[in-house]
Amino acid sequence: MLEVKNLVFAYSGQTDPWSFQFAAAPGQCIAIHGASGSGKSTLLNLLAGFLEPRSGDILWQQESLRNCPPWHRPMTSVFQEHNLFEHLNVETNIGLGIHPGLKLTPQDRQAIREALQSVGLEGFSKRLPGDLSGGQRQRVALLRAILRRQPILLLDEPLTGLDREARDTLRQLLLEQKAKGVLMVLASHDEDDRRILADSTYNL
Ligand SMILES: Nc1ncnc2c1ncn2[C@@H]1O[C@H](COP(=O)(O)OP(=O)(O)OP(=O)(O)O)[C@@H](O)[C@H]1O
Repeated sequence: MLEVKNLVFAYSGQTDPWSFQFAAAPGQCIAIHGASGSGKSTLLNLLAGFLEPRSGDILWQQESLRNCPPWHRPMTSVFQEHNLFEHLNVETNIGLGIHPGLKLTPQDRQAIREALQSVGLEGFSKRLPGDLSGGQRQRVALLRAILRRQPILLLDEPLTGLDREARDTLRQLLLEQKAKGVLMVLASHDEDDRRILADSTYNL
């Protein structure tokens, strides 16, 4: 269970702090809903450990993550900026999600090939991110996150800007992750994404 308990945060100079509170179980998707500027990305950054709350706690399987650095948290983020390494090809970018030291086994390489194939990017493994479209980069970023195989996925508008076919493919991929027990926290303005993927909604 992921439990966000009275997590209070304000940017410097902000007079009215946020106080976040929700819970979700493995295999569930909770949608974070709110107007632009309501704090969706802020909440995801707090969960990931990129921002420090003033008070409150985040529990995973009843253990506090308050003092846990981002790289040790049981989660992977897919944020709007994609964060692909521009000098590394697609296969290596995804491989970094599996092994930061890139000691990939033949099985790992096979998993990457299959993952690329599943999202229509067969044959793209040696391309650099700069030679991909925005939607293709988004798919690569999502695959890298999924292949890290962490129990929680933090998704900030992961399907924005994709055409319908790519969106359907990636929704399917995310539904498969849920079926495998992955917990997803999804910030999305898209009503269809929330309806198809989410089990509950947290309104900001
Ligand atoms: N580093 C920062 N310092 C000060 N204020 C910030 C900072 N980052 C974000 N904010 C402000 O905090 C508020 C919430 O931003 P946030 O990005 O969390 O909103 P959001 O709900 O994700 O918006 P959107 O739907 O447009 O992505 C906004 O008013 C934003 O201007």
